[in-house]
Order: sequence, then structure tokens, then C-alpha cells
Amino acid sequence: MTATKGLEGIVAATSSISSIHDGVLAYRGINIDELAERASFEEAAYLLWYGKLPTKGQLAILQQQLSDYAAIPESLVAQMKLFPSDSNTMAVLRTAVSALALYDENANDNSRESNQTKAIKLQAQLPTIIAAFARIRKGEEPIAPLKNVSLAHNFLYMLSGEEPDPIAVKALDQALVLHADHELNASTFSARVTIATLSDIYSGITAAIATLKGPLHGGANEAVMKMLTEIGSLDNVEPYILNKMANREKIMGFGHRVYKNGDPRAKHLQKLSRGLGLLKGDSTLYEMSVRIEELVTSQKGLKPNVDFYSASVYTLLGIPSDLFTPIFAISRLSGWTAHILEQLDDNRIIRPRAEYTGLTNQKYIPIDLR
Ligand SMILES: CC(=O)SCCNC(=O)CCNC(=O)[C@H](O)C(C)(C)COP(=O)(O)OP(=O)(O)OC[C@H]1O[C@@H](n2cnc3c(N)ncnc32)[C@H](O)[C@@H]1OP(=O)(O)O
Ligand SMILES: O=C([O-])CC(=O)C(=O)O
Repeated sequence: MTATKGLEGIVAATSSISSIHDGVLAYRGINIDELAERASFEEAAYLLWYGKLPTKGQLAILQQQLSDYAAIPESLVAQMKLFPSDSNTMAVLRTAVSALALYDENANDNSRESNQTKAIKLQAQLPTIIAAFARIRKGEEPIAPLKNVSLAHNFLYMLSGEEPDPIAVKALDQALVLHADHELNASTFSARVTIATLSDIYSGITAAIATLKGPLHGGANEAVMKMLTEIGSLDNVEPYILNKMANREKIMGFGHRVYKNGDPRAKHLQKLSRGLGLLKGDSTLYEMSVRIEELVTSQKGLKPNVDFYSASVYTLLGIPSDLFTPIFAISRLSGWTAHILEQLDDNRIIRPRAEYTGLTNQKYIPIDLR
């Protein structure tokens, strides 16, 4: 038995949800480039869950369900008011999703029908949780979700209490489409491992959120913004990046386990970043990002991943950097839950082996003789 570090190249599941072949990402066989340009997040989520694009009627039903389920239990809001105001936002989300199970009498029902309903409920509730905490920590009351608007619209509205700019809604919606699923990434794998023990969907999503939080995975988008802030100006990009590379430090938002010739989602986020910068009349973050990309690509051969340009996109939308990874979670919830449903459709516990590298043939030494 020989272990492969980080399970690189190991095929650990079959899935018909999303694929990466020759650097092309597709959801249910539809190229992400086409979905990014044409689909709404709700359509993409429907596609991931049900395997095909919705008709107008099916989409209307899903939108209605997302509206109907968006409120969160009052007792959860009361609990969030007790959280320290400087809590890590992914820790808040992880705790809140885990707590949601306590308010759902069907939490342990693992039938497909029940889990599909819970997936839609969680999809509706995640934006409400995040927006509520973003306000609570500033001493403000949470804002109730609107009816009959898109998930992107509702999230921006619940953050600020103001009608969001349609351009901001469109940009966030596109970012959500781009982040919705990604084959067997670390957080999706966590969700599948957890549900495969026949635990429950809340456990699976709690595990997935916990896994997404790390800066080598979803947490990289916040880390990219920290780096851009530290750099501070276009002039400082070169010395900062060269110094990091000389010290063999990682440049966040670059590199990928699967894509070696570039992440197909990055170009869409780059375009969004450029467009929003022009619209705001401040392209500094965009220009800094492009310069970082030029340097890292030419010096290290590493390409930006999905997290790199999303940092400037969200900042240009006026979103605080510690909400970037929770936004990733809002989107990825659709993929996680699609994978949970798929895992349960043909389940077997996930239990690989480890290559033992420790001592052998040791004897027990009585405590007085050690
Ligand atoms: C949504 C997502 O999860 S996308 C990924 C988000 N994460 C990041 O942006 C964090 C920065 N990137 C990384 O840490 C890595 O590239 C990962 C975690 C994404 C992939 O990790 P791995 O597949 O194990 O990396 P991989 O084997 O391709 O690395 C090859 C070499 O490139 C280096 N490398 C990889 N990424 C970077 C980076 N961002 N900056 C500097 N060097 C890097 C590695 O250190 C390694 O060098 P070595 O051979 O001298 O040890
Ligand atoms: O697939 C991965 O390893 C990470 C990633 O890009 C994602 O989850 O979107």
C-alpha cells in the first residue's frame, strides 16, 4: 500500500454533476463559459440538483421556494446576537448551519425528497444568516428577506437595507454561477464523506463549510484581499511579490491541483473586476491584480484561480473581505447538496486506507521503567 500525498490524481467517486476535462469545466455537461454568460444562479442551482435546466414554470417554483424559505428561526438570530462581534464569519456560518438542524424536525430524514427540500431551504437561509450577522456585529437589526427577488438581489439588500444597483446584482449573480460546483474539491469531498456515514445533511454542510474556510481552499479569496491591501499601490506590487517569491511564500489566489494551464472561471472574474473598476472610476485593484498575475505567471508559471479576481470583484461591490468566503459558501451550497443527494442515491461508506510509517514490533514498557 503506497499513499499518494494529498490524494493527487486519485479518482475517489463517480459523479454526473460537474466535470473538468482538458481544462474545461462543465455543470451537467454545459460549459461554464456558457453558463457564466447566460444562466442565473437559480438556473445553475436547479441544473446541479435536478440534472437539467429548468423550464420557466420550474424556475418560478424554485424562486418561490427560495423566497418562502429565506427567513431563519428567531432563536437563531437571538443566538447570533450572543456571538462575539469580532467572530470569524466562517465560524459563525458553520455554527449557525449546525444549529439550524436543531430547529428542523426532519433533520435526520435522509430520504431524497426530504433532503432536496432541505437543500433548497439551506440555499435560501445561508444568505440570510450571513447578512444578519454582518448587521448584528455592527449593532444593527437584521433585515427581513424580500419576496420575489433573486438570491443575489436579496443578499445585497439584506446587507445594506437598500435596493441594490442592478449592475451589482448581475455581477454577484455571475460570481455565484461560477462558484457553484467544482467536481471533487476538498469541501465537497468532506460533505460526501460525512453523508456517506448516513449522518444528516446539516452535518454534511457543516463539515463542508469547515473545509471551505481554510486559506488553501475557499479562504483564499479573503487572503487575496489581505494581500492587495498590504501591497497598497501599483508601484508596490513588484517589490512585494518578488520578496514573497524570494522567501518561498505562497501567493494566494494562484495555483490549482487540477488546472495547470489556468482556471476557466478566472477570466470571467477578471472581466467583472475590470468592468466594475471602470464603472466605479477606480481601476486600482484591477490594475494591481493584473500586474500580480503578470509577475506570478512569468516568474513561477502559476495562473490565477477562481479566488484571485473574485477578491477585487467583491470589494468593488462594497462587500467586506471577511464575507468573501461566506459568499463562496452560499454558492457552493448548491454543489455540496447536489453531491450529498448523489452520494445517498448509491451510498457506500467512504473509508480509504493509510500507509503505516510508524514503529513496529514495540513492547509495552511498564510505567516505572520508562
Ligand atoms: C477554490 C479553491 O480552492 S482554488 C485554490 C485556492 N487556494 C489558493 O489560492 C492558495 C494558494 N495556492 C495553493 O496553495 C496551491 O496551489 C493549491 C492548494 C491550490 C494546490 O496545491 P497543490 O496541488 O498541492 O500544489 P502543487 O502540487 O501544484 O504545487 C506545485 C508547486 O507550486 C508551488 N505553488 C503552488 N501554488 C503556489 C502559490 N500560490 N504560490 C507559490 N507557490 C505555489 C508549490 O509550493 C509547489 O512547489 P514545490 O514543488 O517547490 O514544492
Ligand atoms: O477544485 C478545487 O480543488 C478547488 C476549487 O477550485 C473549487 O473548489 O472551486
